[in-house]
Amino acid sequence: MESSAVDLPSALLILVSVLVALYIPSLISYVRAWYMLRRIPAPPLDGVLSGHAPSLTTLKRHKYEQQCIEGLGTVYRLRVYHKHRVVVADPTLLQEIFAAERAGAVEKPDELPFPVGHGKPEYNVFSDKTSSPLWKLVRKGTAPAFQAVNMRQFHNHVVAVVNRLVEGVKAKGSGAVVDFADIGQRESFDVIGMVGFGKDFRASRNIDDKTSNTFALLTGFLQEAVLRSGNPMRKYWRSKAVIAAEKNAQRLADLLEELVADCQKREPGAGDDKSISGHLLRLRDGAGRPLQFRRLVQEFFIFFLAGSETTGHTIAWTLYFLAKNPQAMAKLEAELAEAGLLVTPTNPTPRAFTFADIGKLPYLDRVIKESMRLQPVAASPLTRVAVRDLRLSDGTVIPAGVIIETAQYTPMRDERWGWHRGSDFLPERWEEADMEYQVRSAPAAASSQNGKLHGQNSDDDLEIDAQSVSEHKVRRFNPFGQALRNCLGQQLARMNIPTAIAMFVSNFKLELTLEDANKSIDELEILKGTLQPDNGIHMICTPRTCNEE
Ligand code: HEM
Repeated sequence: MESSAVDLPSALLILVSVLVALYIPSLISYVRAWYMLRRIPAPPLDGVLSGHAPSLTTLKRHKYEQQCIEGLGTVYRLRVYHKHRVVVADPTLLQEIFAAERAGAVEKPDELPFPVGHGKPEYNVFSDKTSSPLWKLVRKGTAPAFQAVNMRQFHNHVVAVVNRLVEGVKAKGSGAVVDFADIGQRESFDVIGMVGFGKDFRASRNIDDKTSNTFALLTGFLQEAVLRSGNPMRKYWRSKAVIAAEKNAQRLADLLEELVADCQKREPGAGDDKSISGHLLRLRDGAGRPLQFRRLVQEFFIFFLAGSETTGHTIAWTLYFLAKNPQAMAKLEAELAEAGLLVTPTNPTPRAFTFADIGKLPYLDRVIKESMRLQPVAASPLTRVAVRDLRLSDGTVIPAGVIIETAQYTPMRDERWGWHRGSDFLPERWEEADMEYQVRSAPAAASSQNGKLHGQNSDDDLEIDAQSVSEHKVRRFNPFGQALRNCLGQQLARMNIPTAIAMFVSNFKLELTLEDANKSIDELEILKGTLQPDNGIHMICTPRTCNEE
């Protein structure tokens, strides 16, 4: 009798055929993308299999980006294992990509490099697709939390947090060495605690207390996330660092779940709750359903993370630049004194900093802009994916499915985009109108007909109207991102940062310790998701008392 069992070689053949059939579409798109991208320059491969993953799995990725741009130009390609990426740094081309995002031709990538939380990964307003109804719902529904009227209301709280920190630093005594990276984190942590969730995290109450340092959990999370975005295979490594990061992410998830449950226990989403969580809890979709718990945890997480890390490090970098540049510090002191805000012998108890002061201190504004240009905390490229083939005005075609890395760091400092002495801290450059823009005298494309680009087009290509984007001013200063997915919380940052800087400078003379003053900024910084001080920014703090000359 004939056996019905399939023999081993046939079983293997079937298995291989199934696998090939399953992977054929990916294989075809890989080969197609490789063919279409072959003329775009690429840095030397680190490994045949890994491609450029090792170079991207570092905490100095912005420097690799800078080197690649210097050596290869403003568009180059990378390969991470079997996936192609195109890095774009030219502001005109970046603007085109973000215009394409509006047209639905560019999206957020599918993958979440390092999801936080228990169970199945879930998106949030930062990671979700622009085409997702939930992204629209959350973006629209939380935007009112950042309106000026709300910011004005929360400003007193910011002042109270900074006052507590000022008192904490003063209590250490004149000439104490204080780490302003830590102070910045405490400040932004307590601000997002209240503005975000109506909760006092108490980080500004005792500046020596390290136990309530929940922000260390966020930093730990970010470090792993940035390494995984460079090398997604890290999730399969069982190294000590990876295991520790995963444990850290679990603790963060526990804390977030508690926070959501806490906020839900309060009268959920009552109309007078102006916090971000109040807005999130009030959200209802078209069918009247609230956000599910899992999604809420992710939304709390992103507002918690985006709302603290970024602002805290910007405060630290700005104070660093001021301490490093005595002339700029003196000009700011004069401006604050003129406004009646600086502690001086003739004004030992100056008036409190108010919400209205924010728009009335032009030099302070220039200092902050210059600090955000040089040390943009969001220095990692913003990643997108081409939904369909995308043709840029310089002739570059980015095939569908390819990851686009839109550079953030280099475009805000490189001289090729008109930044005179781009690596120097020069707040005065912002006196010039339209410094945010690069003025292009001619279209970037070699030639264009009726505003459309020449060249071959498949039906799926998205043509960019070169004249509409390149003959005008092009934004080259985008620390808060641009277009549809720009920073949702920037009004909070724009209110918080000047308040904190003005109040710290009004109360203290700040001098970098010799050790930190002697380090170059390259030695001080690290890109752990945000561009931050690696081992703190240490300053000798002398309270400005009425006895000073
Ligand atoms: C110095 C402070 C800050 C900087 C430099 C900054 C920077 C950015 C950048 C560059 C993006 C765009 C990301 C992309 O296009 O992929 C972004 C998005 C976002 N930011 Fe901020 N941010 C800051 C503060 C804040 C604050 C205080 C909050 C909230 C409390 C916040 C919440 C968000 C959210 C929710 C998004 C996602 C928006 C979306 O995709 O629709 N950020 N931020």
